[in-house]
Amino acid sequence: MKEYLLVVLALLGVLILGGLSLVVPRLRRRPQPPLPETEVEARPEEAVEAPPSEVSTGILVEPPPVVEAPPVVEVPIEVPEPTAGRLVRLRSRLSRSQNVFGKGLLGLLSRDHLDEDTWEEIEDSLITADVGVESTREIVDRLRERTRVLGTRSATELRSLLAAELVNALDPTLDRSLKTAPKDGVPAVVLVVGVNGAGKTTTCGKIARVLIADGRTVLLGAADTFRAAAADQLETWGSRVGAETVRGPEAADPASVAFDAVKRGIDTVVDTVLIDTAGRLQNKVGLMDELGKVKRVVEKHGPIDETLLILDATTGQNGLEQARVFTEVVNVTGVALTKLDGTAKGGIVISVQRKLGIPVKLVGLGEGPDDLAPFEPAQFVDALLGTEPLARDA
Ligand SMILES: Nc1nc2c(ncn2[C@@H]2O[C@H](COP(=O)(O)OP(=O)(O)OP(=O)(O)O)[C@@H](O)[C@H]2O)c(=O)[nH]1
Repeated sequence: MKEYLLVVLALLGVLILGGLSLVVPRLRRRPQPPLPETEVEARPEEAVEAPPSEVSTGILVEPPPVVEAPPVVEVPIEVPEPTAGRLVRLRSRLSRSQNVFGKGLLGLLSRDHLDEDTWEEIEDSLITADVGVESTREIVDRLRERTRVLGTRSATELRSLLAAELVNALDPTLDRSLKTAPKDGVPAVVLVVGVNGAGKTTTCGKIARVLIADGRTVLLGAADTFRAAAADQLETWGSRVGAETVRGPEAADPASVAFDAVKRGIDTVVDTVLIDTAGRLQNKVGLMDELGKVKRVVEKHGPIDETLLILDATTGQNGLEQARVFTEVVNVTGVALTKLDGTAKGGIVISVQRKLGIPVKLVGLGEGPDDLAPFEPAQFVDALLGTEPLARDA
């Protein structure tokens, strides 16, 4: 019994001690004070918010301004004027030359007596108008002869005879067509050459318009890598009528740009590739060699169809000397005579053909985009003399 009591007491002791061990730690734990606000970790989204401030810097707080994309401006493609009858429409642009030929020459021929002095005056007028000494002699000799044989006296008849002689001096039988038609799906290549400022780039642009007006597709090659603005100028001409322009980096090898342009023209199957070259002086051997290289490199694709020499009509007989050297370096097949609107020497057309033996195919009659006309001798002479075609033919 005594032992039984001892066991019960021992168990009670254990229970009491176990209960105390559970209660004491709880009593030792103290409630923790709340953490100060500064130690509270900020949430990420709060971190980017700038504190409210009465004075805003306007730099960090405000969102970046929304830059609106510039509106896409559609450059309208122009529809150039048709080429037919342009020379007739632009005949008034020859007003300076008309004074010499129309008023001057026709006035002389209207005199009552065509004496020796009058014939000399006629001769002088033609030479002053840049017809050239040889051509002038031929024209005046034939005119005198026909006047004598036919006994012509009336002003109308004399005018017709003069017109016929001028047309004859321009050789109306020459082929003046520009070789711009593709062959077997390969574009025709037109190389444009000439001295500085003659109007090469402008004429290239005008020709592109002429061709596009006639329903052709055109690609422009800016092989004038000497003058950076020339490529921009050409590109502007092209973009106005929807023609692509191939250009190289500034000072690039013009031959390589010309080669690339023709390649691109073949790949994109255009009808005509027009290559603008840098203006060069005929006495600079290096530059002329460079032009020869452009020609050779382009011809790796095939023969050049047309090499057009651009001549400034206002440079008169001097221009002819320059032109001759070009014909030695590249095989010039046609002449475009520019700035005829700015000279009284419209007779230069006759000298150019006679001295170079190359047909004038185009004439520039102003700075406007459509101021380029296919050359036609009878219409040109009528414009020079200020006569109506029907009056001359009558
Ligand atoms: N009045 C008139 N001006 C023309 C005619 N053709 C070209 N011009 C002007 O002549 C100037 C020279 O023309 P460009 O085409 O730049 O001459 P360019 O031969 O390419 O010049 P470079 O590249 O420097 O050799 C420009 O102001 C043209 O507007 C024309 O038929 N009549």
